[in-house]
Amino acid sequence: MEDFSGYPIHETHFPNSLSSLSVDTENLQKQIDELSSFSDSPAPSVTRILYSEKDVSARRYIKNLMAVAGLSVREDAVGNIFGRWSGYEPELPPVSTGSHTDAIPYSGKYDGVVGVLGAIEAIGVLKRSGFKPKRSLEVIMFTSEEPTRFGISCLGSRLMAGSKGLAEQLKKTVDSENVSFFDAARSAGYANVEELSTVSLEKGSYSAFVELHIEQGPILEEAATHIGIVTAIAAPASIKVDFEGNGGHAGAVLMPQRNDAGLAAAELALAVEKHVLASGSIDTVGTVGILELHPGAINSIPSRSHLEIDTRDIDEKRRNTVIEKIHQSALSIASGRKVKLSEFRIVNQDPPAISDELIIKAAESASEVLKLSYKKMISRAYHDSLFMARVSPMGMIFIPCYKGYSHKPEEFASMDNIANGVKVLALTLAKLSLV
Ligand SMILES: NC(=O)N[C@@H](O)C(=O)O
Ligand SMILES: [Mn+2]
Ligand SMILES: [Mn+2]
Repeated sequence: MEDFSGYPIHETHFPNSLSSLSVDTENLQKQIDELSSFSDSPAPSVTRILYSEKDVSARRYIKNLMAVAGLSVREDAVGNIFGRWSGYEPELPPVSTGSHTDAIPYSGKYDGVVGVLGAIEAIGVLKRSGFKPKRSLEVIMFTSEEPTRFGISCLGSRLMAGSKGLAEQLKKTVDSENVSFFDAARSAGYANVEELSTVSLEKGSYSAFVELHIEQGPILEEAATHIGIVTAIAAPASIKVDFEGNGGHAGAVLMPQRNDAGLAAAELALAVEKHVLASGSIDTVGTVGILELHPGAINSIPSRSHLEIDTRDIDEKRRNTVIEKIHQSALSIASGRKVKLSEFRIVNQDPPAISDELIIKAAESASEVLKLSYKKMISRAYHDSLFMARVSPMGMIFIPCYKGYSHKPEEFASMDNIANGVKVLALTLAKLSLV
């Protein structure tokens, strides 16, 4: 391995030993299955919510795997977990890789998990091949990529990227059971959680960040392509909306006298779809994933309604136009139905992220050396990479998943595809560690 240091990054020359990298597929599959057992919903579904008992067990499991892999393990104040393999020039900014292990309700066992367990295995692959990194290699398990518990996505990586507003926001953030973020973190063992400022990274702390992830779409599988090299990550936004009406008896209140907060919510949900479809681009998407009615009784007119809207696009300006149109609709629906728009809050409105050319090239040449087909593509799902891109050159490697399923129990990635992803990640990390 040493003899290839100094090869220019875009050259696809690798000593033969590296083109025959061995992934311990049996052990990796066992780890994926064991980790999926830390779930608050029955198999094959996985539910693992931030700072829940199952999340704490999964965290312990990951820290143990990192230690067994010979990495030096540490955690920050909110529980981002780091496992480092020191390079022979440890003073240089390391190369990092990683993803998340939290899982939305009733989802699958591969989203994020492949990027954490696969990263630890990629380092195992390089160690077994005799490779010695110049820059240290660091595996990161990010806290709460999924927005499930506190409505904030990529909580750990946002804080690492220095999101000031978020630190303030977290001081008054509670979950649906009114448990505060700080209490939840403390209950999971993070006693110093209030030291949020210690979580943020200096720009340049890492020379590169690479995330391995299942595609969560059907493109690679349909194109029978082994590897996806992500060139950009779409810009996500989420909005919380509340309507208040009069409510009343479902039988006794005649239709003309009603101020139905439920119908206002339903009308807005359809307006989201209308505005997204009218954007003129297939790249614009909009989802109403949460719609709640109060009091939630069949024979009572909804007096309050709550919606949460997720809208995304690779074109930030076009997405923001859709958000504005949704806001206008909420206002006109409220006045049309004589209900109160008591909240229209944009929780996050993030810019898209562009992958680093050097990392794209490294992943391309790694795929070529491994004789794996690859294609460049956009990520429509967001990832911790979206925020790591703010403090480090960023890249992502996708692998195919069954029918593109994700965020549901049928989510599946074959071990062959996972092993290919691990090898491409290993070679990419090796190259970047020698730059
Ligand atoms: N990768 C992934 O699933 N991220 C999600 O949180 C999302 O909604 O995109
Ligand atoms: Mn997800
Ligand atoms: Mn994910």
